[in-house]
Amino acid sequence: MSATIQSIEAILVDIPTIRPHKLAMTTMGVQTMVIVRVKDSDGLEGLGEATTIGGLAYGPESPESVKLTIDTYFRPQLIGQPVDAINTLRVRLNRATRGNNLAKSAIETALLDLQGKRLNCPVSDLFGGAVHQHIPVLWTLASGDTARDIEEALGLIETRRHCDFKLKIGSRALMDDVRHVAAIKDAVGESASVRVDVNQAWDESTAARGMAELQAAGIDLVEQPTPMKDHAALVRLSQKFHLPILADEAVADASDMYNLAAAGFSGAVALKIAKAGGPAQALKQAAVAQAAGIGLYGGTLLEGTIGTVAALHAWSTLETLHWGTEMFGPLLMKDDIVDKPLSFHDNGVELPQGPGLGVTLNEDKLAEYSRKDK
Ligand SMILES: O=C(O)C[C@H]1C=CC(=O)O1
Ligand SMILES: [Mn+2]
Repeated sequence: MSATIQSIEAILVDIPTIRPHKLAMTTMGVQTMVIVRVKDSDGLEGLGEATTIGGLAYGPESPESVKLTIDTYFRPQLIGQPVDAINTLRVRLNRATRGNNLAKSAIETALLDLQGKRLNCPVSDLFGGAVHQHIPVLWTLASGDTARDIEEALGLIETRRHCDFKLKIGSRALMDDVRHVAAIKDAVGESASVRVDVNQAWDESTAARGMAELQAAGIDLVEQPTPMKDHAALVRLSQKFHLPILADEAVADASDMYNLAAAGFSGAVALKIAKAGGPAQALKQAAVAQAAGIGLYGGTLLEGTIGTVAALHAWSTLETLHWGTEMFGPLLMKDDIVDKPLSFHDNGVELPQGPGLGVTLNEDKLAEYSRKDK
């Protein structure tokens, strides 16, 4: 008789960012994580995490809605169930609840962490094993000030923490954004890859102009230039320029990936465990992208260490991440709630060793940053 799920706790944790992080749709100064703790009848505990950006500014789930979904709707479906039946539990959750992939991702992560601890193997082994132990990680420049972004980039190149950069644009007038990006590309030089993320802020004609300007400025990739539901625009733009597009908000899971590829999209896709509903679900989406010849990129929703490590265990099993990853979330936060932070060096990060995710909570830090009920 396998162990059963005894308790599920979803904890809101607020940690200030090291600086304001300015995207097209919001500027964030605090990151809120939903930390999930699943305990089984053998006394083992699995950890999961869900984050998003700016409350409801990025997508349809907020940290508070994730907590409510887990407490009110997921818990009754999971308590008492066999803890190692991960696929059966997903089927059960999907039959009883629609959508809410951020919440589902946190639960899947916690169940995978538990499974790894029960089998005494890393989560990546549950996916067939890591092909890579050191994963490339770029940095997002988003202070809102060109000179500050340049200073930040040059410092990170100097310390070899990052050699590639993503710039957040879309909130300025088009040519102001182009000048901002061109100045940074000029400053970091040819050896650094510079990409942009527009976070859906342009309409198709603005995107056509913007992509022509960015292509001329030597930018390598344009992320989600137009609104997420307009797949046809992404297809037309991807066929108009050799500057590749990275689909992000437009593609949450494997079926979105299939639909966008079937519509004729060429380019790349940002895999995110949160959007897909968990690490295993993101790998299914990766398989569809690979079959369609679409490039892979390990995306983040600015998770802390737990969510970031969950994604890294999945990305580590992929032979080729054509565009690397952006798994820098823990570095954007002023503090951490795990005992041993990730090791970022040589323009990437090491995959933690040890059973499950390979991370343990620091209970004092967790208590310090947990949201106090008002
Ligand atoms: O891709 C996004 O829009 C979400 C996230 C990833 C990096 C970042 O700064 O924001
Ligand atoms: Mn994005």
